[in-house]
Amino acid sequence: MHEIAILGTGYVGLVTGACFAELGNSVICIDIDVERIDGLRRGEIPFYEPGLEELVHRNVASDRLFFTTDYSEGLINKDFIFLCLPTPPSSNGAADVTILRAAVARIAEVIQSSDVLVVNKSTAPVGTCQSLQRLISTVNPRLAGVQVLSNPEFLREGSAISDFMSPDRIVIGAEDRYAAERLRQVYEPIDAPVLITDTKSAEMIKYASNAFLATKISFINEIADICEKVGADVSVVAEGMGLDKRIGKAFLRPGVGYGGSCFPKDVMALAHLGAIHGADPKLLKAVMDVNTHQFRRVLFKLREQLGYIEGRTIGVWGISYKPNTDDIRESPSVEIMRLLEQEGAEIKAYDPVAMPKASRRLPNVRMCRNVYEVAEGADAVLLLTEWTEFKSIDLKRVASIMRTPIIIDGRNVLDPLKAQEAGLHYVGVGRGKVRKYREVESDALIHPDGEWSTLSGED
Ligand SMILES: NC(=O)c1ccc[n+]([C@@H]2O[C@H](COP(=O)([O-])OP(=O)(O)OC[C@H]3O[C@@H](n4cnc5c(N)ncnc54)[C@H](O)[C@@H]3O)[C@@H](O)[C@H]2O)c1
Ligand SMILES: O=c1ccn([C@@H]2O[C@H](COP(=O)(O)OP(=O)(O)O[C@H]3O[C@H](CO)[C@@H](O)[C@H](O)[C@H]3O)[C@@H](O)[C@H]2O)c(=O)[nH]1
Repeated sequence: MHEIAILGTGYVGLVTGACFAELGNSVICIDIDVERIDGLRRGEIPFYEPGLEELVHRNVASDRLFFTTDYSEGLINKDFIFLCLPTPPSSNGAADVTILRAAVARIAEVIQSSDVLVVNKSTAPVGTCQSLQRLISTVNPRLAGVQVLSNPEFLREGSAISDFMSPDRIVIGAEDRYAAERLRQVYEPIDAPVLITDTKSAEMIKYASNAFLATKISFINEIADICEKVGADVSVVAEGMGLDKRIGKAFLRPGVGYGGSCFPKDVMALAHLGAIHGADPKLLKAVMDVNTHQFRRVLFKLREQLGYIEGRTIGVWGISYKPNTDDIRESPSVEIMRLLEQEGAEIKAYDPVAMPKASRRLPNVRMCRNVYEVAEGADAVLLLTEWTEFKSIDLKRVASIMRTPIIIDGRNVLDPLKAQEAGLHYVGVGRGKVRKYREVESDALIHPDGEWSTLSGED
């Protein structure tokens, strides 16, 4: 059992705290947001993350998980202090480490012993751990021996608990082998490969991993664009590529672009980091350009269908940047709604969990109770987040209540054939125009799940 303090009770901090408590440690989570901590003490979870509420309640009830706003109370006699703090983008694209530095300076004022390990889980520029270590000894020279380690977090929102408990790998960056070993012991109950390296390499692993995943997404989005132009079906193309083990099928889902609080800011921060050190990160710039273009592509498609957007009623299904979260930070759906507003569209939207957050950010968008209320009287509906419940929408009902039955499926969730049969004019991503479907005799063209490939038919 370890004594652990966690700074920050956001997606990373609260999940990390609850999971470490579940593994048998005594954990105190510290946040400067008084309302958030008061809420957590009452058992209220500040954001939607499947399974987190039960996990927090169980560990609070077992006296393993505590919450405070008081650094002095929270940091006393701890073995580990995990930093799970925001590193937002600055105006020039760099990751802003002001919050991290302020928190670490405060730690240096409060802690008494050099035995504690400070572990950074926030995504921060290469060199941050070393710089934080220098900061501690500047603020309090008696603490010159305190080690700051890098332990990047790879969890995804929506599956954060299982990602934390069963990660693909655990990365520990340390300048001191003994410190690295001590941190490894905290992760002992978790069955995953552990990579121990220096702090700079660990920090780089996090950026390089996110940038690579973002690159895969922009790559398949560009391929989808070309597929549309030449009449190929990107879903089948991605499947065919993914069967090659060297490529892998993950992160080859085309869509309306990547979003969230990580990929956009981390790719930008890595590009900035490279540029200030004299590198020329052309590929990263292209990855960002392709992504921004994805938002505009939705409007091109809409304009192609409707002629013009001004004064049209546009429905939106899905607001969060991905399913199973209420996070709308850098959500493509929000960006697309902003572009639609600029063009003078009337927007109606529905999301299973993100509407309370979204209505504050998008006061002119009419939030609806369900997908059908969105579709009623709409000139077109855009599907922008692949929530599971959208797969079972009654498409006939949708077609019957829309003013013009146009669906732009930005995530390829719907079956184009069924949509067409229901009377909808369907436009997907990289699926070409759905005109007619060819019956295919060859087994080779049947999907592994037994469904026919949705081939773009020839005229
Ligand atoms: N969200 C993810 O899925 C994810 C995954 C891996 C890594 N990361 C990285 O982890 C870091 C945290 O991300 P997040 O999404 O959890 O952030 P978040 O915005 O959800 O939460 C941050 C929390 O820190 C608190 N905070 C701010 N200043 C503080 C201070 N001085 N002391 C104590 N608490 C303070 C805020 O009130 C907030 O509750 C970022 O660097 C992010 O890039 C995020
Ligand atoms: O094939 C794909 C996969 C994802 N996305 C989009 O990419 C974004 C990010 O998705 P995902 O990676 O599932 O969610 P995050 O919670 O943002 O997680 C990423 O960012 C975290 C923060 O750094 C890391 O910890 C995770 O490993 C990394 O996957 C979302 O908008 C998705 O819609 C696609 O468009 N196509």
